[in-house]
Amino acid sequence: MLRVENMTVRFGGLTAVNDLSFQVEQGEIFTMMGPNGAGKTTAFNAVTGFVRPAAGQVSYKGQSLLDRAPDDIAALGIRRTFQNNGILREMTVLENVLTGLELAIPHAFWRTVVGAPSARRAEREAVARSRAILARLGIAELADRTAGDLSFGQQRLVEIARALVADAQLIMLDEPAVGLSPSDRHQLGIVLRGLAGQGIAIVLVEHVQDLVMAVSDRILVLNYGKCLAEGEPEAVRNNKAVLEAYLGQE
Ligand SMILES: Nc1ncnc2c1ncn2[C@@H]1O[C@H](COP(=O)(O)OP(=O)(O)OP(=O)(O)O)[C@@H](O)[C@H]1O
Repeated sequence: MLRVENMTVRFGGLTAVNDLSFQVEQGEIFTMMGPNGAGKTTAFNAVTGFVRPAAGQVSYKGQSLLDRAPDDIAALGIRRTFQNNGILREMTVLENVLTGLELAIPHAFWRTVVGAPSARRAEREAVARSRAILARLGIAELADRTAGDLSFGQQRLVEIARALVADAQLIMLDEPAVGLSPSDRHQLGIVLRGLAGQGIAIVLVEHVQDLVMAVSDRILVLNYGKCLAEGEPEAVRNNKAVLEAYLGQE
């Protein structure tokens, strides 16, 4: 589904991602982990069009993602979240989810925003679709709450709902466990496994090991921009190079 081949990203003289290759399949949870500065967020940004690789190929369902703007990539069905919580805090949960449709149905969305009568049906459909997504994530009752008042765990689910409402097939989550309590992390893990079970591919950038070990199908460990190890959680956890470079430090 997502294929990254020999990708290198440079910032001036610094090689942040160095000859990295990986693939993510439908229904799979693929996690990138590694020490601070290893290049995880940069790899993520390169896939989603926020930085341009100096070399390599990135493709999704056979189409190259290189030279595409972030909005174009999102419109193909790849949605992402950002490290520092992309929730619109003053808006309700439902309004937050509706913003996820902006790219999917731009004309209807904007007619809805300006309130033209012809947009009423589109608006009703968008609201129904958003409420259905909230129900699918088990947070239907939060629809009319102000997003900024929710717990971090609930906010993370709202971000995921915003990705799902636009029919994302690949969701990329940058450090979703930051600030979450153990029970919120557990809940997030259940939600992510549920989505994978419905065929959605998930790419995680995550440090928090209990979540990573519990949900990932495969883990790639980055170190200085290079792949140090890749495999199933148990194999990666016991990999000597990984233990020395990263996991053993904790
Ligand atoms: N826009 C940028 N300009 C210059 N250097 C950058 C830029 N973004 C990242 N870097 C550098 O690239 C390297 C990789 O950073 P990146 O943020 O991808 O690492 P990371 O593994 O995501 O780390 P963290 O876990 O701290 O988020 C670091 O040395 C970082 O300082």
